[in-house]
Amino acid sequence: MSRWRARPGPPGWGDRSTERSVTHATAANPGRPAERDISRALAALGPRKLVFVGLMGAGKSAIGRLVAQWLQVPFFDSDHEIERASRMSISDLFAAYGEAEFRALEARVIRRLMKNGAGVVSTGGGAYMNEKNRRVIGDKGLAVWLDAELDVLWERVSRRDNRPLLKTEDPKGTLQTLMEARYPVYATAPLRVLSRDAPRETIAGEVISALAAVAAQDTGNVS
Ligand SMILES: Nc1ncnc2c1ncn2[C@@H]1O[C@H](COP(=O)(O)OP(=O)(O)OP(=O)(O)O)[C@@H](O)[C@H]1O
Ligand SMILES: O=C(O)C1=C[C@@H](O)[C@@H](O)[C@H](O)C1
Ligand SMILES: [Mg+2]
Repeated sequence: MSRWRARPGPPGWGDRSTERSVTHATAANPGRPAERDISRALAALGPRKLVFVGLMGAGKSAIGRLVAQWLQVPFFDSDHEIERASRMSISDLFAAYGEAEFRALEARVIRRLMKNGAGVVSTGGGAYMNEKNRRVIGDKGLAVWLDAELDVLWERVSRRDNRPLLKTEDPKGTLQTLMEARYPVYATAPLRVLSRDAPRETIAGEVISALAAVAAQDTGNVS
């Protein structure tokens, strides 16, 4: 049994026991899950960070941002934080200092982002491969793996050339090699959601459901 307990949601979110499971989607918030599910997801998260892990193109940044917006918690993207701190693009960082320096900076940024309570952190595709990163994420967060098939990833990443690891003669083959090396490690994340050719709101909704299910298991209060 986890030490995390379901707690009431923030003021104004209503009583979980009486709230109806209706969707609260609006024109400004299409696909937003029911308040009851949002409230349960927040209770499961507690003061932790929900940390998106997975390969390039899985949707960590896009889905993470939407989930944070729905949960009304701060959102951070480790790649963006690295670019902000270094005032360089990731491609330029790789070119100027090499991957090892990038990974050192990434580890520092992740350690910092894991502090200070509830939120959502979308990591870069290689971050979860570092054992120290996995440890800090496990201590202060809850990792969700956005699993995706090669063709889905390829269709998305081939639109842009901003991923230095894919600047090879056979980028799709490189992506496949990365999948084979990384998926067993991503699979150690406690939560997994299949990212596929479906609306972002569908995938984000499944992340909220996966989180809400953690709350239900922890409390034994499944309804
Ligand atoms: N469900 C979806 N449907 C359609 N497009 C999507 C979906 N999810 C993500 N995308 C798009 O795919 C592209 C890659 O997504 P995103 O940048 O979020 O991936 P990522 O996992 O953060 O990759 P990286 O590890 O390189 O940061 C973006 O253009 C994003 O808008
Ligand atoms: O998969 C990876 O190792 C990477 C993914 C991107 O998010 C960036 O963090 C960088 O391009 C490296
Ligand atoms: Mg990203």
